[in-house]
Amino acid sequence: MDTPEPLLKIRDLHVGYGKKPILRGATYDVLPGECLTLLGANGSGKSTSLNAVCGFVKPSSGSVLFDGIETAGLSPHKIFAHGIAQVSQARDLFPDLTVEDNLRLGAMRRGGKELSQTLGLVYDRFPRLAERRKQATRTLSGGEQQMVAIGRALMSRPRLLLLDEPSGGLSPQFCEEIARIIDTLKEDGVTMLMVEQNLNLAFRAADRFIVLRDGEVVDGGDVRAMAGDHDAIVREIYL
Ligand SMILES: Nc1ncnc2c1ncn2[C@@H]1O[C@H](COP(=O)(O)OP(=O)(O)OP(=O)(O)O)[C@@H](O)[C@H]1O
Repeated sequence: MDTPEPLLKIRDLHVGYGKKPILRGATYDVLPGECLTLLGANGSGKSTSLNAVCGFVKPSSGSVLFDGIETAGLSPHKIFAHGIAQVSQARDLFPDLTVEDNLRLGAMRRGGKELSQTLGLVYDRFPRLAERRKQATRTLSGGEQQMVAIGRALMSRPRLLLLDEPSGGLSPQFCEEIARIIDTLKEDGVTMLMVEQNLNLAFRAADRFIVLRDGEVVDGGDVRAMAGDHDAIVREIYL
């Protein structure tokens, strides 16, 4: 089977903070409809990679080609308008607003019928949020707040969803729920680039993985091809 044209092409990407280089020539693709997970030890540049894709940090050189458009160096709002949304580790929700108000804030300038339809789709995906739509977001559990953060990103109907540690601090049971959510998003045709330290979740939810070490891609492959044997990758990441 022919490999489809990548939705995202990262080429020789360099990013640093001050004089400190973090990404040093990272090159990889994200294929349409897949979930690609970035693996690597703490500080290897995983979150920096997501932040470079969504424009929170500016690459010093290299290319970020999204559906044929060069986005490296564009401002975050322009990149968002091209269809890239990030769910950050901090979630960045408004705690005193209701669930529904937080979701509506993700809808860009869309209004009226289109907004109601998208809200309906998000509630279909997250019935627990529909039940709690009028509740202040701060009163939700951590897992439910993570659903709001993902739901809010989906309100912009992104073509690429960036997920930074979706399991962050949540129970194993919720990790399974996140994995199911990622499955349904794939069915909906959402392409995902994810950072995830919980390897059970990463290998359960992702189609492919790459391993970053010191800002370079040192390995990668198809999750199914490993047939559950992840030991070599775990050694590669942590030793
Ligand atoms: N805004 C910043 N200013 C200066 N240094 C930063 C900044 N953000 C990240 N760094 C540094 O860049 C390096 C890579 O950070 P990054 O968050 O990309 O790593 P990571 O692989 O996601 O790590 P972790 O798994 O611990 O979240 C770290 O050494 C971090 O301290």
